Amino acid sequence: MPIDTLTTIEITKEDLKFSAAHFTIFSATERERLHGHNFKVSLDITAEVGDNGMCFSYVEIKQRLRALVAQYDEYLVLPANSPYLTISEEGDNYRVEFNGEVMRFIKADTLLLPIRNSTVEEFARLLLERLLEDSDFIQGNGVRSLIMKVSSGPGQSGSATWRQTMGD
Ligand SMILES: Nc1nc2c(c(=O)[nH]1)N=C([C@H](O)[C@H](O)COP(=O)(O)OP(=O)(O)OP(=O)(O)O)CN2
Repeated sequence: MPIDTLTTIEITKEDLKFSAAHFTIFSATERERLHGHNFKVSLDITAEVGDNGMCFSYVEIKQRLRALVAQYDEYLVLPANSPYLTISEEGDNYRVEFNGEVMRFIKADTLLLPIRNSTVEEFARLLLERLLEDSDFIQGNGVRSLIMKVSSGPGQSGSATWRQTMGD
């Protein structure tokens, strides 16, 4: 039986993380208190193995991931697409309304992200979408699938998956 010429490279480096303040929103009336996590990020890449016994060098993808993750480090993150938040600008602050309460956050400390909730699921999707913007890397390296995983603590994580389709 022929051996598959695909491999899965797993990137799980200790420094692939971002520290962020957030609150998860559970419903129109229920949210967590503001708190922080060291969100750990990892990536599984399935790709073709070349005649030289390797796929692409993972040195390059580690650099890309580190640069990507650094963009989210040490911010308060707000989900711009939450159906439960009303976010407006008030001078140097964001004014955030949830269930009748008003919070104000300094803009310079805050990232408004295109996510619906500041959950591990949404962070994983956002990071994967950002990585996929670099289509040259995907096309040029025989990449078949990517699984981006984000963890908010030991034993709890969410992932987002991309698979190459015939049209890609
Ligand atoms: N589906 C999801 N559920 C929850 C998420 C999430 O991202 N996706 N996030 C949270 C909280 O923000 C956060 O993880 C805190 O959760 P909690 O388990 O209460 O606290 P710890 O992380 O400290 O974990 P312990 O097991 O209690 O140590 C909630 N739900």
